[in-house]
Amino acid sequence: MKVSSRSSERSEAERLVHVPLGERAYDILIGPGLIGRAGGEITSRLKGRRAAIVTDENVAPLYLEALMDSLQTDGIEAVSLTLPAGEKTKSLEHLATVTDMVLAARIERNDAVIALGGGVIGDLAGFAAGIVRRGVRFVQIPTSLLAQVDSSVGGKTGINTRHGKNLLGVFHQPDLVLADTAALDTLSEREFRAGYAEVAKYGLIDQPDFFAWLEKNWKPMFAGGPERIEAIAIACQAKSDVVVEDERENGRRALLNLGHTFGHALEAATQYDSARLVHGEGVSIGMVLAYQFSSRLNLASPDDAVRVEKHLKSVGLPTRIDEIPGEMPPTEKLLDAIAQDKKVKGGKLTFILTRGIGEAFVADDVPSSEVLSFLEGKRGK
Ligand SMILES: O=C(O)C(=O)C[C@@H](O)[C@H](O)[C@H](O)COP(=O)(O)O
Repeated sequence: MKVSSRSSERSEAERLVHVPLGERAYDILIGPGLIGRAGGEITSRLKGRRAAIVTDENVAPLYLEALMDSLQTDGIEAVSLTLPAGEKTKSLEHLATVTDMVLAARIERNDAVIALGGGVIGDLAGFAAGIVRRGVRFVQIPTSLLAQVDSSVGGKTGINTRHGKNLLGVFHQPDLVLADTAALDTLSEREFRAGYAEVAKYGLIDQPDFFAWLEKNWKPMFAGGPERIEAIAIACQAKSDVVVEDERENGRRALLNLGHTFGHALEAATQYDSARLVHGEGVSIGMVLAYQFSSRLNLASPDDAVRVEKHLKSVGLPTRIDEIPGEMPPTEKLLDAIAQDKKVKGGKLTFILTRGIGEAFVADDVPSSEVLSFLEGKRGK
């Protein structure tokens, strides 16, 4: 399967996906070795010559020096901040630390905040970039699969609060995304798999051929064959297409939330303890629940739910709530978390449901009593 013609090849291995958002348009470069070339890619697009890098304790020892060297070679003066790894870092406290560091470094509007890390670092640093001086330039250098195919693209930034996931944030598009696929070689299997849930999501939303391709090609993709860059480029193009149509999630963009309504509630229920559940795992369980719920509502065939679960299971992802280690709160509490979802309108629940593989749609006004009894059934009560 070839990525759409809008993604032109820069070299044999590298791909470019352009996100045509008018004055907020940007490029996503996908390929090995981009961290070492970051300085040149940034100076050819951004005017500022100062940068504040935000990274985490897992990523810094692996890639920070190479990034700093590249920036220095191209005349960018950079400082860096290394934060603890994990979802708990997406907090108000860490946001204050990042904004303080960015201001102390005198980052101006034309300078850049650079996120070097996974989705947590990208969401947090992007939020800081969106609010410091009412918006400074932002470069995403995603090092996890999840961040390369999803969170680094589209401009959603944010942090979690005790009320739920991503409840504080702004839309702030990056000016450039450098997805260095060589960085994926140092990811743990668990993190790679978790990112894969977001790859499969695009097939389930509206690209049934892509889902079928993944069912056939996931093994070479996991092993680092050319299928890996292919899949990342397809995912980025799919996301770009949706974001360009509906940047601020007034309609179609909500489809990108397939699996997230349940998934975010499960993450909140584990208090964002990544030893128990990471985001992509919550999305995997959430997507299976979305298909099962659609089938219960007679919208989709039960065979589709079985097919989705079979595939996610075969790559090693969790697909059921009872696979989450430790005690989970009562179902009513999960429903409370769902009621805090950003897609709630006038207190009514919105879910991404489906009529089949690649046939997701936005369902407004889903009765909470239906969700409650469905979830209770899933938990064997
Ligand atoms: O970009 C989007 O739009 C998405 O919904 C992508 C999601 O996969 C991503 O996890 C996003 O951050 C969730 O957004 P939220 O609005 O539900 O917090």
